[in-house]
Amino acid sequence: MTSLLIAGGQVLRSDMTVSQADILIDQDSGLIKKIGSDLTAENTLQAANSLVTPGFVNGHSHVPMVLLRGCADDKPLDRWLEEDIWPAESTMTADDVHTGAKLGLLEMIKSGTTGFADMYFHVPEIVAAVDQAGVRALLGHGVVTTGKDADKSLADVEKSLEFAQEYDGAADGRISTAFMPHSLVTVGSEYLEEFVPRVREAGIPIHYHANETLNEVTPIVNDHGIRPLDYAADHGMLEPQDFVAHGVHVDEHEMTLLAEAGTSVIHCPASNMKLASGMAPIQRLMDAGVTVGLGTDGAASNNDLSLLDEGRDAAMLGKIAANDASAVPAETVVQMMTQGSASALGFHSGVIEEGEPADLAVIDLEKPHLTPRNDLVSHLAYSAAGSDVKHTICDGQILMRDREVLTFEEESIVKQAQQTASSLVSRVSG
Ligand SMILES: N[C@@H](CCSC[C@H]1O[C@@H](n2cnc3c(=O)[nH]cnc32)[C@H](O)[C@@H]1O)C(=O)O
Ligand SMILES: [Zn+2]
Repeated sequence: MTSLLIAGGQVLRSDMTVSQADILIDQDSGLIKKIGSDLTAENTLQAANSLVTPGFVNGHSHVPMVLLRGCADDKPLDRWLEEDIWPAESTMTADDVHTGAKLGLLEMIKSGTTGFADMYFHVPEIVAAVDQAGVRALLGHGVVTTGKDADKSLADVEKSLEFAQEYDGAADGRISTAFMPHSLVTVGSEYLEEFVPRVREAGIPIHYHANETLNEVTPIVNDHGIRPLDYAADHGMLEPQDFVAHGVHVDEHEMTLLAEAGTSVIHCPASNMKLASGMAPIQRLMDAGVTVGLGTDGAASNNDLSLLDEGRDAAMLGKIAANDASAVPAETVVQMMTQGSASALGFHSGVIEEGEPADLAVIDLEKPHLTPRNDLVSHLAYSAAGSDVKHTICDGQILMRDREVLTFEEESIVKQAQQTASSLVSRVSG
């Protein structure tokens, strides 16, 4: 057995207690073998004066959109997509997506993220980048049929199902897949009626944007006389393995529907605030028994991919939304960014326990803004930043050591991404 020791850190366990321990990892299986004291291994990572947490899981993103960071700010969702984002994406090549994915993965590894879900296009390019990066991912091809003719629409939906079937289990099992209709209003119901039964037969999960803005709730209520999540349930899209992004404008009935169906919600507070989409009732969703995870959404509506930033946003927005300072407390935030997202995505990560996957982030506590060390769960939710992450480990492998990413050439990726993004922006504006 090749073994790795994470030595002398303060370890955050699944019950949210923190105590000093060594973690012994079997690198062949990628699993945590033992948590204890005075353990030894072939390889060691020092974690003294550090907090060892489960690696963060970004439950909803469009990672290659890092190329569009800062290009389309200060607009609401529909105008942002139609005037800026979709025109830019229509000129994006497979190579552009590959470069964007590498930049986004670099940013995620550097902020302690070890797993994520992504909806985009040219997805085999994202598969290749994930394979090299060493993280875990649930990937899918995003389908849009509005504004497309029948042939193009059908091809887009087929592509999403085919991708999910072909790539499940890729990158030595680190990649899983889902069927990903973009939203309940951007994919025609005839396509859902035809494809969802095929997706179900193949045992594939479904992921989509739901109830993000009032502009996508109202048309469904007007056209079909039912709430969006009733419409989703009628189309067979509300199963325990399914997860929806946002869930901002959900009523009491839809919260019960989600809880009874076992469908998870990925909360994206920064995107919801930046696009002024609204405040998701996160505390009420959790009180109703819904599993809630945390996601950044794309970097053009955030504008970064750090889950530590997102956790702080979730706590702040959750309190304002509930008009209650005790809503969405620190422990809940940390659970959302680890176990919550992991469980929504069907990952077996998100906790530090023997026999569980060794997906970890080690956070350097020797910082003025993390002093004094009164409550490390509070620090994770409210004070720590992505740049405090010292080491990142996924599947038992070291992805970043002392802030140096080992699976990617940081300098060349940043340079290439800058060139790719400049050319993309000049193609769109020129
Ligand atoms: N195949 C589709 C692309 C869908 S990928 C998923 C899409 O979601 C878009 N997106 C990013 N953030 C959000 C959001 O918050 N709400 C809705 N869509 C988003 C993103 O720009 C991307 O176009 C097509 O032909 O256009
Ligand atoms: Zn999104």
